[in-house]
Amino acid sequence: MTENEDTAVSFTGAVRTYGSVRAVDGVDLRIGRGETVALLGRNGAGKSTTIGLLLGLYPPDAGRVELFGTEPERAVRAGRVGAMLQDARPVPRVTVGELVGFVASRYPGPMPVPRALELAGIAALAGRRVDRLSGGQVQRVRFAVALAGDPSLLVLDEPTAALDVEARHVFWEAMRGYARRGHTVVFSTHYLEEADDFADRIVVMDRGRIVADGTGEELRRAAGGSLVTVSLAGRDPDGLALLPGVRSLEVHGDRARLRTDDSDATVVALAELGAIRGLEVAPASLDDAFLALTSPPGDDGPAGHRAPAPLDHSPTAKAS
Ligand SMILES: Nc1ncnc2c1ncn2[C@@H]1O[C@H](COP(=O)(O)OP(=O)(O)OP(=O)(O)O)[C@@H](O)[C@H]1O
Repeated sequence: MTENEDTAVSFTGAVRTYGSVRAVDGVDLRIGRGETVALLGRNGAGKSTTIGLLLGLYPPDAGRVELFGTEPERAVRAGRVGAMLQDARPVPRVTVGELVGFVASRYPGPMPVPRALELAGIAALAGRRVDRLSGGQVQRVRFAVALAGDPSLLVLDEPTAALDVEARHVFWEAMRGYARRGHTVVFSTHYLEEADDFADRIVVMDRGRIVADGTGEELRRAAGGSLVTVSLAGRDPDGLALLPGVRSLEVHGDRARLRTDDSDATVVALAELGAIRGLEVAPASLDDAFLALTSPPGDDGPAGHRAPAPLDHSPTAKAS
């Protein structure tokens, strides 16, 4: 395959501004066919704007965006892309089967309606009116609608935002069925666990930029390998931050929490100080990684003040 045929999504220096806000600020991103990629970021990080660019809803102010080596609009018109956006409302008074059938009829090579309903896990709802379904069922109808054109790329903007745990689980099971067929999935989410569980690769955005790109494991490593917690037992915490491997120190009451790149060296140094009461060593969580990589809310410092996390990322395309 050529580079273009092998690439589902390609952003090169893409910029999208709203007045003085650089919603997408020089994004370079390549997503290979068959990958499932999560866009993760706080509110306002630029995820939805990135998805809008990806779908050709608006052009970049600078840079280039391509899907399958062509303009996004062209790929969307050809039915190669299915999308679930945040605020789409279902059409009232039609049945699930009618709605999915109507959308399928607009595409050149649609997926058979029963197949789309089955993949979305709503075959049993075909005859039900769309406006009388639960939130979780509507979400799966929207998934079936996104599948109607038999797309090779599915783009989902916070697909499970309004769903309870059970409905989320059912939704992702359906999504896995689609991804297993070698298709490409790009979704945005606030849920770190969801990104970790369902994506091959997590792209973390902050203030319109990509600040990390890799597997959940790579992100955890980039944030600092482990957390060593120890009881201070009246000891002055000053100096613990200087121990080998330690990147940062937080003190909560009597507990000191050390983020370290080398937990063995840190623990040995603590032992030499006789400071091992209540010692606990744990791997950094994805939450820790996320907090370390992104700006806290209300932090209005200059964008791009931190360099992207140096992850050794190689795309993990599934066989198609
Ligand atoms: N149409 C618009 N007009 C003005 N500003 C906008 C518009 N769309 C987005 N923005 C701004 O661009 C930035 C990025 O917004 P975007 O919606 O892409 O972020 P997000 O990561 O999707 O956020 P959320 O998780 O809250 O959906 C924000 O500062 C937002 O206020």
